[in-house]
Amino acid sequence: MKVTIVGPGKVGMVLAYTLVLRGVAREVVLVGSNREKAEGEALDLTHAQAFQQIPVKVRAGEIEDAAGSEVVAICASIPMPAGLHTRNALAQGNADLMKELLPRIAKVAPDCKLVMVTNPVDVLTWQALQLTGFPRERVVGTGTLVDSIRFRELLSEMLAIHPDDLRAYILGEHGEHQFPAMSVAQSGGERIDDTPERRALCERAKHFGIEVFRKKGNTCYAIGQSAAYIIEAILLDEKRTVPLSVLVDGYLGVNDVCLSLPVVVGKKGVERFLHPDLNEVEAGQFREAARAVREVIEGLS
Ligand SMILES: NC(=O)c1ccc[n+]([C@@H]2O[C@H](COP(=O)([O-])OP(=O)(O)OC[C@H]3O[C@@H](n4cnc5c(N)ncnc54)[C@H](O)[C@@H]3O)[C@@H](O)[C@H]2O)c1
Repeated sequence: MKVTIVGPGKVGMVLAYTLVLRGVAREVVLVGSNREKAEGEALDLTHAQAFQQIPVKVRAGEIEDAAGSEVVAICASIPMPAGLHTRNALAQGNADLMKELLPRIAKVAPDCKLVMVTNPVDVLTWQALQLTGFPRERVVGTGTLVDSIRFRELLSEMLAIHPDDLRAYILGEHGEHQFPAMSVAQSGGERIDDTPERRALCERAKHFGIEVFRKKGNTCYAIGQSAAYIIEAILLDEKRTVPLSVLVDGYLGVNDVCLSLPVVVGKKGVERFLHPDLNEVEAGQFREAARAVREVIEGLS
């Protein structure tokens, strides 16, 4: 079970460390723009994995070393400007970077599942589909999984129920145009009603990414764990229901854009695309998210 992480920066290394701790992958390849740094990270993790029950081979490499990977995670990015207030500011720079990386990855690892993390993740997941020609089952973005986790964490405190038992999804864009699918939120078969207090939690969750970034200069733990969760579901064929950025194919009249919807994740990547029965307002929010992400895609040169 081989995983290649392209972009062993702050996010990529939390992902790599989580994979080692959880003993999911047996081989992890780190591909960065600075080979020496990637080698240092690989050595450090190699020493750390000696504490684990399950041995994991960690090494630095080039794109060509992604050959044979079951999953390739893309965390590579142009440097993030201080004071970043919208992920879309990274769109053109990271789209150019993807043009450099993704066709090569598709060539050496034509059967891999691609997990996109780099921002703006919905735009780049769409671009990854174009650049690789992979089927939509094999290209996902971390999307609103991290937003859903942030929301569930807050909701968990309010309801005194473990976050894992809350079936509450944030859908749409990983950005300003995300929304809580409250009409289908439930726990233990009981509806989680849409109240102003719960709405306020969604608003807080929506801005957490930027708040953390503003306070510490990056976000890495929750997103690194999110990517590891998806990869574990693929490698272990867990068939977990996860809100991920995927190519939308006609749902609510939306086409040719990547947005987060709940999907079932297993060995093949996306095993099933789910179509929640959203109310009118939420359906409108989903279409609005599609419009916003399409606008960024159309602005790319
Ligand atoms: N989807 C999400 O929810 C989410 C959350 C947090 C961060 N992110 C995004 O993840 C990305 C990475 O964030 P970070 O904090 O780890 O940044 P970082 O600057 O620490 O890491 C970027 C990495 O990209 C690598 N890189 C750059 N050009 C490369 C190339 N040509 N080939 C291989 N590697 C290359 C660098 O070597 C570095 O390791 C950013 O785009 C960030 O916005 C996404």
